Order: sequence, then C-alpha cells, then structure tokens
Amino acid sequence: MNQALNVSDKRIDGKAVAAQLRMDIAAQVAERVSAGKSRPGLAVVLVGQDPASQVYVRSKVKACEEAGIISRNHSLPAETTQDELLALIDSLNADPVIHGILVQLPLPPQIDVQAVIERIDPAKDVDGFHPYNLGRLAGKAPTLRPCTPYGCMRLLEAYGIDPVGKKAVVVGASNIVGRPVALELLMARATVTICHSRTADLPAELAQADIVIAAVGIPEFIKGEWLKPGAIVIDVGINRLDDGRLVGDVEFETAFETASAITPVPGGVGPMTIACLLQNTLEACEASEAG
Ligand SMILES: Nc1nc(=O)c2c([nH]1)NC[C@@H]1CN(c3ccc(C(=O)N[C@@H](CCC(=O)O)C(=O)O)cc3)C=[N+]21
Ligand SMILES: [Mg+2]
Repeated sequence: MNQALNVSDKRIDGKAVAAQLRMDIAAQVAERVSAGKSRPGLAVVLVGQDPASQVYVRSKVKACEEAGIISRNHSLPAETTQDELLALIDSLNADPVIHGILVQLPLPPQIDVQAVIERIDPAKDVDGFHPYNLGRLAGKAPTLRPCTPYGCMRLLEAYGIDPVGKKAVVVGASNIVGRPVALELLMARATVTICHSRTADLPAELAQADIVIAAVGIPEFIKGEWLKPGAIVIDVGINRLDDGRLVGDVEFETAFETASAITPVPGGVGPMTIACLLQNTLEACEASEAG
C-alpha cells in the first residue's frame, strides 16, 4: 500500500488512503457479485433535517454507489417517536438485502440514543457502537470496529507507523471515538493514556506522546508547542467555524512544525470514516453469508 503514498510528506493524506481502500472494496464487491454472491446493502437512517447531517448522508450514499454497494436512505421527520424509529430498525434488521444499518447521530431529544444503538442487530451495526461490538474490541476479538477509530489505525498502517511500544495519548473520551480508539491502540500494544475534561495537566501528558489522537471537538484546541518534537498527530476533529472554514482539534500550522506526520482537516480522518463504513458493510455482508 505504501507505494501509492508519498510517505515522506509530513501531511498524512487520508483522502488518498481512503480512495485506495474504496477501490479495493469496489473490486471485492464486483468479485462477489460476479461469483453470484449477494451485493452488500447499507441502510442510512436520518431523523430530522440537520444540514450537516444531510451532507454526511449524501457523501455516504455517493461512496456506496461508487463501490457498488446498495444504499437505502430513510429520512424521517424530526418529530419521529422512538417507537417509530425502533420499528424501522426492526424491519431493517429483518431485511436480507440490508447488511449494514447506520442511524445518523445526533438524534432529536425525544429519542434515547442508547436504546437505538442497542436495537440494531450487532451483525448489522456498521458504526460499531453496539455494546457487543465494543465488548469484542475491548476483549481483543474485534467484530465490527467503530469506523473513525478503525480509520485512524488504517492511516497509521498505511504510513508504516507501528504503535507497538509507543506512548499514545488520546485527547477526548467519547463513546464513538476516544474510548474505542484507545482500545484499538491497546490492541496494537501501544502504551495508552486517555485525557479528558478532568485531566489535570494536558500539556504534560502530550509532551510525552509519540502518537496523539485528537478527538475532543474543540477547534484548534491542541497547540503545536504542547507536542513532543517528531510526534505523529491524528486529528479527528471536524469543526465548522463561523467563516465556513473546516478545522480540526489541532492548531495545524504550529503542530505541522513540531510533528513528524499529521493529518489535515479536511482530507484526513473524515474520508477514512466513510471508507471504513463501506469496509464494515462489506464485512457484514460476507459474515452474513459465512454464518
Ligand atoms: N451514526 C453515525 N455515524 C457516523 O459516522 C457519523 C454520524 N452518525 N454523524 C455525523 C458524523 C460525522 N461524520 C463524518 C464523516 C465524514 C466526514 C468527512 O469526510 N469530512 C470531510 C470534509 C467534508 C466537508 O468538506 O464538509 C473531511 O474531513 O475531509 C465528516 C463527518 C460521520 N458521522
Ligand atoms: Mg443476504
């Protein structure tokens, strides 16, 4: 894989790695279909009209079509009740054409997110948020792996960065990125520290980090001078500023000087999230036939 990448560049090109992965997936889907096997199917459920969510849903649908994956969109009104959403999930769980189900977050306040996540058949949980799939990752026997953390690990791999024995610092402890990416790094045998809002001295933790995963949701929060010279920085942040610019959780200009490699925003982790969603849908389809 490295030959496709200009790994000497400090900028980790998530767009290129994601494009390569999506081509590999498209080839595997074509192979399945020509062998008479089922075509992977992904259902994306959107509740409400949040413009940002519509952008993500559109990019997921486009990526599916390019990969030859069936994409079924369900757009529900913002006032949808929890029971109506759960009923839709039940029907998607039972639908043999659908191998992956993604309910776009966030959800409106009347809906309990955990109830929704746990209603999805773990075998179709292509977000990897279900306790079963998180538990399997915690136990070093992963099944469907959360897309963004999985994407971060594939970026490190594509750039020949082996986390084993390295000091990895995760900034942010969310259920969808911070906690699972810490488990992924632990599974790769890094020494992992998870920082969060109650961490006493964040710069002191970051000063020791060989690998930094920034997933805190605060624009340009992490400054270059906090980093250990030569650190590898994976910026998960996707923050839209008032002037329309998209920035990460890391102050890119100052971090670029100190880091040995860093992901840009956009063009870093975001495209990997989508590519890994397709990967999980393909894997769920393959498992449904193997099972
Ligand atoms: N159940 C669920 N699963 C998700 O995976 C999920 C979700 N809900 N809710 C919303 C977030 C957000 N998300 C993004 C995916 C890709 C980009 C992406 O590719 N962004 C481009 C920039 C696109 C632009 O220019 O706006 C980039 O970073 O290069 C962004 C955001 C997935 N999400
Ligand atoms: Mg089938």
